[in-house]
Amino acid sequence: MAGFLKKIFSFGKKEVVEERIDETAPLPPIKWDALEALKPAPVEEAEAAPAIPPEPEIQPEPAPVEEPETPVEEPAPDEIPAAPVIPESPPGLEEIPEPAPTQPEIVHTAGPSSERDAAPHPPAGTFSPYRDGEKGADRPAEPPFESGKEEAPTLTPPSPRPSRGEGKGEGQRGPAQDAAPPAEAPLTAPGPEAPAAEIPPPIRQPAPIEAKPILAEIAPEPEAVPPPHPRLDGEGGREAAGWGDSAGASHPRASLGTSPIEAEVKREPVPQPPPEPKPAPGKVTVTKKVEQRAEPQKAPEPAPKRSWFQRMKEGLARSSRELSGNIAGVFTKRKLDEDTLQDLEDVLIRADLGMETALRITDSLAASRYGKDVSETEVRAIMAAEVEKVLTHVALPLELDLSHKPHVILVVGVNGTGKTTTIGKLAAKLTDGGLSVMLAAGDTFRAAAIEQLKIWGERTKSPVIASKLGADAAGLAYDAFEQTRQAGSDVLIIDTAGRLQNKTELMAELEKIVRVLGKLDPEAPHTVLQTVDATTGQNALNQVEIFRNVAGVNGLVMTKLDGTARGGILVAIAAKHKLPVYFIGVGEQVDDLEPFSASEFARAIAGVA
Ligand SMILES: Nc1nc2c(ncn2[C@@H]2O[C@H](COP(=O)(O)OP(=O)(O)OP(=O)(O)O)[C@@H](O)[C@H]2O)c(=O)[nH]1
Repeated sequence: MAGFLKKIFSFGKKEVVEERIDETAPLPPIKWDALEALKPAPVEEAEAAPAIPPEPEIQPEPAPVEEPETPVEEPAPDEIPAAPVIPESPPGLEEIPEPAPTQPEIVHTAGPSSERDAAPHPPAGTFSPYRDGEKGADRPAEPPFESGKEEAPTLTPPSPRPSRGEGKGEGQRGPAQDAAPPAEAPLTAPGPEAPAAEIPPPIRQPAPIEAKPILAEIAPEPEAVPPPHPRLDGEGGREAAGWGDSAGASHPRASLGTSPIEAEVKREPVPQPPPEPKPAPGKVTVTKKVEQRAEPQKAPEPAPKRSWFQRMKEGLARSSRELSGNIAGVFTKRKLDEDTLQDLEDVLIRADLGMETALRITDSLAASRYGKDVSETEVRAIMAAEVEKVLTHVALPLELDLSHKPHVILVVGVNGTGKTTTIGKLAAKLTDGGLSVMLAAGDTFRAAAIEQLKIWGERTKSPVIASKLGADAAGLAYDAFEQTRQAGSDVLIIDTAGRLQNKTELMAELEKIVRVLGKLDPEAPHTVLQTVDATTGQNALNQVEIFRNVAGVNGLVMTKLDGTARGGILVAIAAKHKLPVYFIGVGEQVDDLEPFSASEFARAIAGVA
């Protein structure tokens, strides 16, 4: 008789082997021992397969996977959409309802996984691939408590193994793909380990046990916390060892519960470093605020404080040196002739003195020294004399007509030219002189300007009238005038917004302020001061012209003459507009406002001792 065919299927290789058996041959005695031996065989394979092989393969993967994960922590949210993918796995897992309890844990792990990645344990790395596959679930894990529990059961048993065996290829895939594997895992994974995977459907029962170890794996990852290394390592080892640590399964949970927290704690400490820098900026800010308040406390500073003339001289030193140097260059080994006079005229114009003053100087020099040798010193002396002549007419003291109650002083000028600071300095002078002063914060565009004026009000004990940010400046001026009049104060000083002369709207508002004040007193504002930054060049000339036309400027304050001033422009402004220059600002302190002196300014700018 022909024998029967014995077919052996190999799922892994997808091959079918056929053998023909001779039926005529005598049947050998049944060896029950051999049969029993055969039974366990598959079981052992199944057990062996998951335990050892996966680990070595997984370890290499985790490393690369973790690296990308850490930087991608943020993208996690993006992966969240992967969550929907997870549902796919559940279907396959739905068969095993018991694992449900483990699911929530998985979710937890998912959440912390990202953190763990940062924690980076080489051993934990084995779990990282896991995370990759669970990334999608991990993200949702934070909201874990929601769907995580249900998904977990399905994911736990299959996903772990397949993830390891297949993780290599899929571990780095997107979350969506990661989620997919679980469902396919049972099918594809078997490829290499086919016999073991399929045979043990009953063996899968132990799978739940494996699921526990999976949790353990997850748990350790979060515990990536440096201190608990031993636990992590230990747990990781257990997992690899076969997950027989059913007891460990409980531990992992505990670890899961704690690990995420620890991970969070780690993150918190990381941001702690910022607090350290806090002191730095804090100090800086404080010092700035304290500068003005504390400086007066610093007794030593006032003593060494240079005279205002010295500060102005130093402020003009740069211009003076340049001017002297250029003058010296013109007259080196040369007699005064037309060429030298022309060169000198160019030098003076470049120093912002203006054409008119330059010609005055060259004419004066030519009248007395033409055709003769001229020294630089002689030129500077003549220049000082001529500059003084120009400035003498504008160096006038500020006079307040107190028959007006109050005498209204409107302060205008381009942004940052020193309006508010000058108001504070002036208020100090007036209050020191026994006059009662009120201040109006007419710069309603900047909150800082209002606060700055309030500070000056406190220093000078001058009430400050302010309104809400953005309020109508003209309305504020009107109210301030009335309140000051009712209070019987002597002087009202109104601050205004820094406005660029080319901004017609702002200039219109300035005109409105003047108009409104005139309703209460036709002669108000009685004094319109414009602050001019001495470091400004020729543009200052235009500023004066525009503000004079719009607001009726009738007096100037040249500020910042203690800095790198280009004092020459003051001479040009005086020569052109012939407006009184009441004060000069030589610093940021309350007493750094000096009456303008033509002779001292002229000597300083000419470099004459
Ligand atoms: N060195 C020096 N600095 C000054 C002087 N006057 C004002 N400042 C500084 O210049 C800066 C601007 O001064 P402010 O008074 O705010 O000028 P402002 O015109 O009111 O500015 P806005 O409110 O922006 O229109 C501040 O830092 C002042 O301390 C001065 O005479 N010398």
